[in-house]
Amino acid sequence: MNIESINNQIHIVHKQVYHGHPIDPNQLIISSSSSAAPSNNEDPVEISYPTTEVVGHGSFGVVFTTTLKETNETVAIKKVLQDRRFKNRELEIMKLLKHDNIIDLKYYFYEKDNDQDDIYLNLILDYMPQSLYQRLRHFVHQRTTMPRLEIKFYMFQLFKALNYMHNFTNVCHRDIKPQNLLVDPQSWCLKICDFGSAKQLKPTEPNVSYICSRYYRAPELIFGATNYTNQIDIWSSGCVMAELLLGQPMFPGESGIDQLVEIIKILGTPTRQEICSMNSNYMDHKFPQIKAIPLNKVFKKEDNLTIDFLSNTLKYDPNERFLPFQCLIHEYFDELREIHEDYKVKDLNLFKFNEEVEFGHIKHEHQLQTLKTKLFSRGINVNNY
Ligand SMILES: Nc1ncnc2c1ncn2[C@@H]1O[C@H](COP(=O)(O)OP(=O)(O)OP(=O)(O)O)[C@@H](O)[C@H]1O
Repeated sequence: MNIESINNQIHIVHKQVYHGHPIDPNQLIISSSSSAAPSNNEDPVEISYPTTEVVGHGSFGVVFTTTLKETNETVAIKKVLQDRRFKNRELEIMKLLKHDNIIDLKYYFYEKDNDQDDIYLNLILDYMPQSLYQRLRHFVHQRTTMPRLEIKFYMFQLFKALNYMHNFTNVCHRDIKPQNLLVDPQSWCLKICDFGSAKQLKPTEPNVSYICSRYYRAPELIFGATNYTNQIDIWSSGCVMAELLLGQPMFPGESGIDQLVEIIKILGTPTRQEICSMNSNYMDHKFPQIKAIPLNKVFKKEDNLTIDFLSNTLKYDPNERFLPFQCLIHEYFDELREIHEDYKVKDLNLFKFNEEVEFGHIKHEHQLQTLKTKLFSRGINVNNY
C-alpha cells in the first residue's frame, strides 16, 4: 500500500476477517512501517492516518476519529489498555459480529507505549456521527420530542441487531444504553457499539451480576442473579425506548437498590412467581406492596400499540419478555411495513434479512412461516430488497 506522508502515523494492522483466528498480542506489537510481520493467518495491511480528534472518553479508554489515508474511510479508533495476561474479550467478540446494525471492526493493531511498558489495543471501527443519547439531548434542548417514526426506526434496528447477536453468535451485549447506540440523524441508521461488557453466555456457567449501567439494569441483575440470559438486553432496550418517548430515563435510580425502588414504583411489587423467575433466593423476602401504574398513565400521549409493545419488553419475568424476533413482528412496527417503499426504509435495508443467519435458530418450519408472514406483511416484496 502506498504511504503518502511521513507525518502520518503508519501502522501495520490486521484486516478484520469474519470468524477470524485468535491472536497472540505479544506477537503483534507493531507501531511503525518496519518489516515485522505477524505469524498468523490474517492478512496484515498498512494503514496511516493524520492526527486524530477525540470523540469520546469511556471508562476503558479513549475514542478518536480520523480518515484513513489509503482508503479515505472515516473511522473511529478505540484505544484500550491491554492486559498482557488475557485475550481481549471485546476484540474476540467483535471479530464474531457482522451485521448492518452493529459497529463493524475494520482493522485492529497493538501498540507499545514509548515511556512505559504498557500495550494498547487499537480497534478501528465504522464511524457514526452521534450517539442516541446526543440525538435525544438535541430534542430535549429544543423543548420538543423525538419524532415517533424516528424512534420506531431506531428500535427496529436495535431489535434486528439483538436477534442476530443473541441467536447467531449467542453474544449478550450487557450494556445497552443510549450512549452505546450510535446513530446517523440524517439516515436514521442505528448501530450498537461498545462490546467491552459483552459475553457469550452459557446456560451452565454463572456470570457476574454487576454489569450494565444502572438505569438500564434488568431487575434480575439487581436481584444478584448469576444465571441470567440474553433477555437482560431486552429489558435495557425497553428502558431505552421509554427514555426516547419520555425525554428522560424511565427508572432513574440513585443507587443500586434505589434502582429497584424506581422500577417497583411503576411496575408494582413483583409477585412471588416473578421473584422466583429472577432469583429464587429472594422468594421469602418481604417487599412493601406497591400497586402497578398502568403504562398508559405513564405514557399518556402514546398509542395502544406503543404501550403494548413496551410492556412486553419491561416484564419482570425474563421468560415473559419478548424475544427479539417477537419484537420485530409486533404490530408496533407495522407502520414501517406500511412505508416499506420509503427511501429511508429501503436505504437502511430494514426488511432485508439473511434467512440462514437471522432466522436459523427457528427450527420449526411452521413457526418460521408464521414469522415471515408477519415480518413481511403489508405487501412487502422480499425479493425487492
Ligand atoms: N464507532 C464510533 N463512532 C463514533 N463515535 C464512537 C464510536 N465508538 C465510540 N464512540 C464514542 O465514544 C464513546 C465511548 O465509546 P465506548 O462506549 O466504546 O468506550 P468505553 O470506554 O467502553 O465506554 P464506557 O465507559 O461507556 O463503557 C461512545 O459513547 C461514543 O460517543
